[in-house]
Amino acid sequence: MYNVVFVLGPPGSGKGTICSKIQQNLGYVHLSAGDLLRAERERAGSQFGALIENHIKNGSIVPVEITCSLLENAMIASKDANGFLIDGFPRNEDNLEGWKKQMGGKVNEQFVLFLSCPVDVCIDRCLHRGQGRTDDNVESLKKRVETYNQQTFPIIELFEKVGMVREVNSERPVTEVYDDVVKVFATANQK
Ligand SMILES: Nc1ncnc2c1ncn2[C@@H]1O[C@H](COP(=O)(O)OP(=O)(O)OP(=O)(O)O)[C@@H](O)[C@H]1O
Ligand SMILES: Nc1ccn([C@H]2C[C@H](O)[C@@H](COP(=O)(O)O)O2)c(=O)n1
Ligand SMILES: [Mg+2]
Repeated sequence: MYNVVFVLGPPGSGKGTICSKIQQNLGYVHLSAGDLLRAERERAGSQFGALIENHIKNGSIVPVEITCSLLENAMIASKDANGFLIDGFPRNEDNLEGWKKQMGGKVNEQFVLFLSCPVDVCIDRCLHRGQGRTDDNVESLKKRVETYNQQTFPIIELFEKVGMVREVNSERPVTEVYDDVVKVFATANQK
């Protein structure tokens, strides 16, 4: 049984940044769905490269069969980990249904870490990120934010209805955000 924490929030809210610090200090393995998809896009011989790039540039969501298989393979590769941070997933209903179908009975979903941050702050962060991403531009960001508002936030609301969401305001310095995230994990792992 894999222990799983979903990490969700708008593009640029700091999911990757915070997950990296959690991985360093709290023994969870960070799996970024976006990073896994970008790696698959670049993989020699991948049949999904062009499809993934099209979705990334358009800020739309790749079919869950691709993303969920990448996630499960990564979890199998780190099967002795204490837990996994599933960063940027589930991002829509297709993701959620596909996860339930593929991972049902295999995972213990501890909670959803929701990093909340105003969209204008998030967009500015992405435009200054400097990682050479093909989707860190105004056109792609507009589409990514629309996807987040219309498809991903409703998923966060579904989790909220069953008491699984732990919201942390990420419009603060990283150290302050992380201090609160540590408290969330401490409380969750006391149970
Ligand atoms: N609390 C913060 N204060 C200021 N800058 C931050 C903060 N958290 C992250 N950043 C910076 O904002 C940018 C986006 O952060 P990060 O890549 O972690 O976001 P993300 O939620 O993973 O975005 P995406 O969904 O696009 O992958 C990075 O340049 C990062 O260094
Ligand atoms: N569950 C997911 C996660 C990501 N993607 C695609 C579409 C996103 O805009 C892009 C980048 O993700 P990020 O690194 O910003 O978390 O990757 C997806 O299709 N499905
Ligand atoms: Mg990220």
